[in-house]
Amino acid sequence: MNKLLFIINPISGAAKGKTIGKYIEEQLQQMPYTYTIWLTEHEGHGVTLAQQGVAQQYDIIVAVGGDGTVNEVAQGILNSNVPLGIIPLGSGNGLARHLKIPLNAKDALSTILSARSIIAIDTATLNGKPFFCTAGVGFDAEISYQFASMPGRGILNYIKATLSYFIDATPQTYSIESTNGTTSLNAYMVTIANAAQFGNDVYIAPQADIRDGLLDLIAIRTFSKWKVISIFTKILLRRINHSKHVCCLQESSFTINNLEQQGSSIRVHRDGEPETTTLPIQVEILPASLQVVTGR
Ligand SMILES: Nc1ncnc2c1ncn2[C@@H]1O[C@H](COP(=O)(O)OP(=O)(O)OP(=O)(O)O)[C@@H](O)[C@H]1O
Repeated sequence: MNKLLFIINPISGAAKGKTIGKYIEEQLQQMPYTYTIWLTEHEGHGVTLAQQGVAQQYDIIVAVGGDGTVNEVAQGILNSNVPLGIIPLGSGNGLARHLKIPLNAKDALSTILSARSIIAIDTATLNGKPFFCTAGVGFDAEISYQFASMPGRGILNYIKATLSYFIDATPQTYSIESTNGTTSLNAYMVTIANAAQFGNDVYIAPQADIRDGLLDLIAIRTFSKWKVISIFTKILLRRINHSKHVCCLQESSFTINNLEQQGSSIRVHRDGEPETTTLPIQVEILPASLQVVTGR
């Protein structure tokens, strides 16, 4: 495990990505590792850089950035058997938090260098495109759109985007199909979780296990808006799965339709990054398809 590739997103973590390369170099100079640092130059670049890293037979490929960067680098190494390392720099860091990877760069780097715990985790796809932490339609997808259109990044912008969109949020009717039958419901959002949280310890699927070969679907049904504080408190206390306003399902795949927008395109997010896709939304688990260096 001595040939390391670091793929850094220089704009991640409110531009912490601009200085982290120098720090990694300082730490590794005196150590017996061969390392390379590549910077992403645009959206999607992390995927191609990681694929090049696999072809060049690096022992560990490290994503240095937020969940968007982790998503791209993980896509590039999916099914390759090259382990993914994570140095979390984002504002949410959902996958790193789920895998107990230290949130500070020094300890995250030590975890990677020791490579004591490398595990195979499940990954998932939404209409064929990979995600690793969460994906969703409805409220969480709209927040990812609002956030992406704001100048700058960071947790404060997430809070602003959430508060400003909450006023206008309306529930939609969805049908959710799985091998267990079809459920129809009126919901503010339908989230599909591979890991338990969105990031920032916001636990949308506290029961989700990233190694169980199953996806957890959480639909937040219609509720009076004055109950929002109680719903949000349950999310923070990791008890949202016990709310009567929530429908929780566990399956290896789901087909989700928005019955108010059938046949058209719809906004979704994958790991917090917004995109449009076509209905129906097909989500599937890919069991044990990514090796990751964890902090456990
Ligand atoms: N050089 C670059 N210039 C502009 N965008 C980039 C560049 N490199 C990568 N990106 C894009 O930046 C986006 C955000 O990255 P990422 O999620 O890692 O950081 P973050 O926004 O700080 O973290 P979080 O999502 O936790 O807030 C990703 O969609 C990625 O494709």
